[in-house]
Amino acid sequence: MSDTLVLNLALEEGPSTRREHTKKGGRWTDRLKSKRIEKRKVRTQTKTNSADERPSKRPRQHTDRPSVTSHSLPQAHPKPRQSTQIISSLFSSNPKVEQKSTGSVPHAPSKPSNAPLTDSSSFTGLGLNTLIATHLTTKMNILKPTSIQCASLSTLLSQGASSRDAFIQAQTGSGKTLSYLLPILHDLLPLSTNSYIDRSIGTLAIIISPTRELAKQISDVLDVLLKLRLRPLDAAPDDEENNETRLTRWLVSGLLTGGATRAHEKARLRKGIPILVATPGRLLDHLQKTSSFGVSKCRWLVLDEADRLMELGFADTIKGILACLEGSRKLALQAVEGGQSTEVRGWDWSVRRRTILCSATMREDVQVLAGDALRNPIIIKTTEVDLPGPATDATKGAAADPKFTPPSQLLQKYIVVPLKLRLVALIALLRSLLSQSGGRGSFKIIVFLTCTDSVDFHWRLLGGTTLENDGNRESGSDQAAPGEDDSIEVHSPLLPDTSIFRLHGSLPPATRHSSLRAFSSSPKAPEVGRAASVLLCTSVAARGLDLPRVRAVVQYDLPTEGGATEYVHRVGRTARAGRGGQAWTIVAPSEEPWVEWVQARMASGTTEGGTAHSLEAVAVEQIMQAGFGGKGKEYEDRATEVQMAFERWCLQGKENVEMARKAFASHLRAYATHPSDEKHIFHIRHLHLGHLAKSFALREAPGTISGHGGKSQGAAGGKRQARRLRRRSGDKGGDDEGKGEGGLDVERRMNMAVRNQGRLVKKGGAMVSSGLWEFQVASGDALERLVNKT
Ligand SMILES: Nc1ncnc2c1ncn2[C@@H]1O[C@H](COP(=O)(O)OP(=O)(O)OP(=O)(O)O)[C@@H](O)[C@H]1O
Repeated sequence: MSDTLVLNLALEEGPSTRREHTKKGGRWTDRLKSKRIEKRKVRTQTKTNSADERPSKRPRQHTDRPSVTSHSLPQAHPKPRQSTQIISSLFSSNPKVEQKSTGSVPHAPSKPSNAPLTDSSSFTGLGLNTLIATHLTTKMNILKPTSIQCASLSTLLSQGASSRDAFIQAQTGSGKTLSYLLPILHDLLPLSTNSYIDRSIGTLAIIISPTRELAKQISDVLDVLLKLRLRPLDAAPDDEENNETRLTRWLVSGLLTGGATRAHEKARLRKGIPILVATPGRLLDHLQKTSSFGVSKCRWLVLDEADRLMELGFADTIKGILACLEGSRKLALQAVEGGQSTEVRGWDWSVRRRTILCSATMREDVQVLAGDALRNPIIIKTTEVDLPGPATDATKGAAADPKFTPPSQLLQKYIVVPLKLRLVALIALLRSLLSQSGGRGSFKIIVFLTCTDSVDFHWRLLGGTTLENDGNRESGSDQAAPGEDDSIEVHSPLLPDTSIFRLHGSLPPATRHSSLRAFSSSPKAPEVGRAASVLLCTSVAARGLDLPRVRAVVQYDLPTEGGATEYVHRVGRTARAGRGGQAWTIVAPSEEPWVEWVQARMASGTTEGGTAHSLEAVAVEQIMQAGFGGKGKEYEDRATEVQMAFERWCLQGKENVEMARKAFASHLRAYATHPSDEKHIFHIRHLHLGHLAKSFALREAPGTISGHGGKSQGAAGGKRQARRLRRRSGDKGGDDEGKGEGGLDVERRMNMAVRNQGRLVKKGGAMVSSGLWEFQVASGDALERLVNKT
């Protein structure tokens, strides 16, 4: 791409010049003819000018300005600046942002709300099997229970006629996984003293998770637990008493997420998997089709992230699973009672299956699920609540309970950033956060974006951008060239010593797995000098993932679905198990009302005025200053230089600009799917599309963006597209919130499409379930096709 292009330099057509030549008087046809001739002349003149050198609309004098060199930004090559320099005007024509606070007064850190207890509670004191308790202490460094573990163990460790189903609700990072795994293990471990017990007993516990990543994580925790010593530490090998009750290693776990072939999974099920972690679709598939899958003796069923399961449309799948489990048990019992069974003798059929449902919220659909799945449930929260009566009544009672809130020790901050500055503000924020680590230990940051195209674009952009101003830079050997999909890590001179990963549902499962693993385990070795890592991702990483040492979560784009609950889940990837953490949100000036909106939804009923979960405002200038350094307003020049570097990358190749356009279009489409009750905050008509384009490193005004790299439509076409998007987002020509039937219908279809496209793939001309079903917004193309059913 030529360096002679000038950015943002829409030629000002000289109206005065034109007027000079306009013919006055005479017939209208003559006047029109003369007007056309004049127009043609102006066009020819313009072409000649741009072939030479296009004049700048607002030429900036760069020669006497400092380049982006200080504050550890790499040295830009000090080439003499030419008049053909790409120019980027970032700091003009932005809406004025009223500064609420300088953010200089930090919140006093609150006592952690999801930390292990510091009182006299202990796992053994709660009655947990001593082998398990010892393993927790000696091998997992888990010394004391958290409050939700305390509440759940005291209820779930008892097994018998009085045992009840349970609904577990607790903050993110409070240790819910162990709060259901420990009672399961405590119940199953002693079974191995029965002579008939081995893996052929079938599956005794099933844990259902909404995503593959979460299923894998639960399975990993289970594997660590199952490595426990089966004899007390002080037991002698020839100890008679212990030999009699020797436990065997029949208790193994298995993962069923569709990651392996069906035949392979069948073979494993035939061998027997006493504790199974599964995703719902694949589980039902095997329940219906794999005859050797024995579940008649299943004693535990856990529905983890139940609200997410509902959001993803698994209500019917779960119903199917419940029916299969019931059916299988009834058949086996009938056979035993009829004396035709080959089932093991001595099995206590009176022990009924216990079902546990974990959910952050008690929405209506979760209440319905609880009504179907739970019998006489007890609601387990930080402080135990026992609601007697039928399931539906009990669970309805919980709906009015305190809200789903982030851990109290989490620092929540937001920055109001004019659209044009979004990209550079993100870089400044990441740089300032990374500088907090001061080179000590590893520092991990998760950045949430709206859609997969945007994640891909920003990942490539960061990996490809250089501050060298020659436009011909070769990609570094460790950099992924656009189109090379197998690399999982890129590095940017803008974020020194930092590995940058990405995660979204459109990546192949193997890439997702290795990206997540690499992000979790990085830095591999301090000597490689990469002390920090950043994960760019969609909401696929919002729920349940327990990634170690995440110090900050940045929401570059706010969630388009799930509202305040999704926000709390996202920020909950940090500040886990009593540790500290920061949550940063970047909002556009038009989105500022979101802050009060989300605060109101997080305000606990027990907290006066609901101020316990307030977000602190930080000025964008402060972030720029912290990220780019320099004296006074020098950060403006540095930010401009960074922006220009991004724009240069975009102009380096056709693929780059196509990727930027695609990301921009997909971002807008995703933005249009905000639900109608958020439309007063998130509405496309509030966005200055030209400024937004700048944050995608695009030099074109949105008028020239044709969606996905198609033909340029010109301004009129662009306006048409923007109008289309506005219509889709429920804007019916300026009526308030697009509540008209048509608007809602389109919106519903868009939301459905967003949900479905994570679950459907085309096979043999028909859309079928892919097993890749977790929520994410995939490419704009796919979305468009689904919405329009083409
Ligand atoms: N008693 C404990 N003491 C110390 N650390 C613990 C304890 N229990 C759990 N943890 C750790 O806390 C972290 C969070 O646990 P877990 O993933 O179960 O939280 P969660 O409540 O399920 O969170 P989310 O709602 O985000 O899914 C894990 O790293 C886990 O090892």
